[in-house]
Amino acid sequence: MTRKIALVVNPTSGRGLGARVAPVVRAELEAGGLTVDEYTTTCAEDVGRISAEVIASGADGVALVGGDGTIHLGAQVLARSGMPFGVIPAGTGNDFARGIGVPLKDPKAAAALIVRGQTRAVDLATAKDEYITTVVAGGFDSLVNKRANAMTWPKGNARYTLATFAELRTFTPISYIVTVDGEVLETDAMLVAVGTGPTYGGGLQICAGAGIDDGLLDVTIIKPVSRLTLLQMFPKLSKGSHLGHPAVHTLRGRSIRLESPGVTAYADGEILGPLPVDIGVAPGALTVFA
Ligand SMILES: Nc1ncnc2c1ncn2[C@@H]1O[C@H](COP(=O)(O)OP(=O)(O)OP(=O)(O)O)[C@@H](O)[C@H]1O
Repeated sequence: MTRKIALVVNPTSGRGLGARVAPVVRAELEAGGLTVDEYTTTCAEDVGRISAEVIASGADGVALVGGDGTIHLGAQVLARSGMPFGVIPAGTGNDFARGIGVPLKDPKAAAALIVRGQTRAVDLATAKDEYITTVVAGGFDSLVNKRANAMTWPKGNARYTLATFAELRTFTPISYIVTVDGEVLETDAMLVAVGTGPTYGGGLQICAGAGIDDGLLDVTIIKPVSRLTLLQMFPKLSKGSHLGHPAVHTLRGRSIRLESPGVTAYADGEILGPLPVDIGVAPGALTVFA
């Protein structure tokens, strides 16, 4: 029987990349023998609303064209639905796609994974009544995220680099209480990040080694370091080699509480809310084509 796939496109992702790749993806899905119902979102709310309609329609899967923000919106509805879901990366960060191994710059190859039809279940984090598909940032990194989101130039990952330099000028370490599975740690730090997947910010492996289906949350704490040291760590984040640095501490657990007055957490590149935040894990909550 022909498989029916809903193609849900955020045309604004990646400053119009979503709209540009959609026809390529549709053609690839149809060439692979799938029947395609295409939907174009006109606002953030559409992503969840359309995903819910697709689940109710009995489609065999969903392909979401967008960046991490779009995936985040879709995941709120697709989580625990059992509906297989494919990602066509079209954002600037694409960290969820990166984490599940979807080709980032080749929409045809990403669509081919949906045609192949092989699925796997991956973990999601939960916090403040939301599902999170990548990493919760709470510290220097959330300030960088906030600044990068407000920038209209440059395009792509260079925004994060510029925002990092700008925030470094004034940043001072933050006092945290980090509780991992009931064990309390009081520490000053530059940042505390908690992820089900390894990367944020377009490939920075802040939680390098995080298993996306191990049922655990990875916690990375960067203890107070000089601005120069933090800058030197930055390129290492792309490879994950910062983990060997003495100021970098990692922990794993199922339940993490982050406390620090005045800090706003970001998740999947968008604002999550002020700390404190309790982060849990929903093992295997999302079924993805990968
Ligand atoms: N037509 C639309 N459909 C869906 N979301 C839209 C639309 N227009 C604007 N948005 C906004 O786009 C955000 C999602 O964008 P997305 O994350 O997919 O792309 P990006 O920001 O370019 O990439 P990344 O998050 O990877 O940096 C949503 O949070 C929503 O607020």
